[in-house]
Amino acid sequence: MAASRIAVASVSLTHFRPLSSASMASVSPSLSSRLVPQPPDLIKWVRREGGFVHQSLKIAQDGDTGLGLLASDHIPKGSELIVLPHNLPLRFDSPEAGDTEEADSVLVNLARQVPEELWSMKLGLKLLKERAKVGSFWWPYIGNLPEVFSVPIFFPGDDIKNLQYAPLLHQVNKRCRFLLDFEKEVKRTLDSVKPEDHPFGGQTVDASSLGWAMAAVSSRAFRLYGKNLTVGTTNSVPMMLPLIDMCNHSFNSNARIVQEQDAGSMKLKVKVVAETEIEGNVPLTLNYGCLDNDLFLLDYGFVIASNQYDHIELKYDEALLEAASTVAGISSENFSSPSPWQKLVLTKLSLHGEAALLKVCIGGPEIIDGRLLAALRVLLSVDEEIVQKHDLDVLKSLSAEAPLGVANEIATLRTIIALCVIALGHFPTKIMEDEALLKKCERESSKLAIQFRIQKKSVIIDVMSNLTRRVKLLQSKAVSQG
Ligand SMILES: C[S@@+](CC[C@H](N)C(=O)[O-])C[C@H]1O[C@@H](n2cnc3c(N)ncnc32)[C@H](O)[C@@H]1O
Repeated sequence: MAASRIAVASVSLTHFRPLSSASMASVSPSLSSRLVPQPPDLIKWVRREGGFVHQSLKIAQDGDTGLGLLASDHIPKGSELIVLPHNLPLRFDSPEAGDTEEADSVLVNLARQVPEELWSMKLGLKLLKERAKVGSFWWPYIGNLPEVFSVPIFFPGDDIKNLQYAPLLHQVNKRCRFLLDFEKEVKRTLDSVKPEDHPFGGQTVDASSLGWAMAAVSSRAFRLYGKNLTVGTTNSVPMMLPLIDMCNHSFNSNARIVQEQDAGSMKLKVKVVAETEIEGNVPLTLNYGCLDNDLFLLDYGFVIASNQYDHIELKYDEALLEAASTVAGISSENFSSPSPWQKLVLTKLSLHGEAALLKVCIGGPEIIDGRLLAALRVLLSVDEEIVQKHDLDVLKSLSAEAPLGVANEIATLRTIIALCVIALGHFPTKIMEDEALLKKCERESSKLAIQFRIQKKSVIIDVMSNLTRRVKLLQSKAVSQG
């Protein structure tokens, strides 16, 4: 029977954080530590397997982002940097020699029990299987994967609480609970599998190794076209792209991924192309997507300062709005008892009635959730006729200039500012305290949790400044118009 690498790695799993929603030790060893201490040369492996790697690329430490790909020399715009032939990406349905159909069907059955939103666990099962298999085609790649990941499922319980933000706490707890339940499910399934059909070479797979695999996939997989590039098909097959996944993230990336279909075999190649000129000693970066910090932290284990896509979630709640209007010194009974025509607009905005979706956002490119803005404009208006004259899209737009009049707009924006003050007050600490704590803190997971909550509070403060500027402008306009 083939020896298993997980057997070896299970010794090192004691270095991993004990996986529970309650605890995880500090994130050391560092993100640069690989699964094997001296892993095979990834660039040589890609070239040996028929791929192409630009001669001016090297793998090196990239600041505090772990390892990265660096240009050692000037690279012109448009250059091909990496080309992976179709067999190098690791996907759930990668064809492999030497696996029994039974072993594959065990994996497929396990994958069926993973909810769609946790797709990274499905591909993670495949990754674990290859990690367990001696002689796996992908071992040179897998040996180069990080030994630990800084995603919050591995945070100690204290640091999960330190995030101070309920929507993310909810997601982290959901993932931790899933992993603990899935560990039991995997064990139950594997207990009845014949040794030759065991997908992990007879090894026990626990929540910790499942979490490692899920984090490896969520932080490194890309969704691309599966079989062909025909018009109308979507690019939604998750795959791990050896070497390409050494590129770190930037919203202003200097490289991008393209797929190309071979005319004869119809097989898909994955390429990285220089989107700009790249100077020597500059890291190669890809844009992982226009994501908020919740997703960056949950899936990738880092937080972006002043992330223009970051926002906070609030629940549209009449009592909260009433409290906000009181704080703003605007009294209106319409929040708790809107008139029938106002209710009709709220229903159209999906903020009233059985099908209501009460989650609204503050921050991000829109600054104020259009539905929340329209609702407040309408609730603070007494003039049904003016409201009816406007298209709902105009009422939802912050760039529409005071559609229901200057006084209405000032009252609306001041109510939202007060809503921000209340939201800020729900955080147990202030930014200044967080910054002082950050200076003292040594544990990587604590630092990440504090950085995350500082960014959330900054989103709120930025929105407040933006709206205050708008209110001042409206007030000065109102004065000048007499
Ligand atoms: C696709 S991998 C990139 C290669 C990775 N740095 C490594 O050492 O293997 C994604 C991971 O790199 C790190 N990373 C990428 N971009 C980053 C950024 N802009 N800031 C901080 N960490 C980043 C995070 O740990 C993330 O989970």
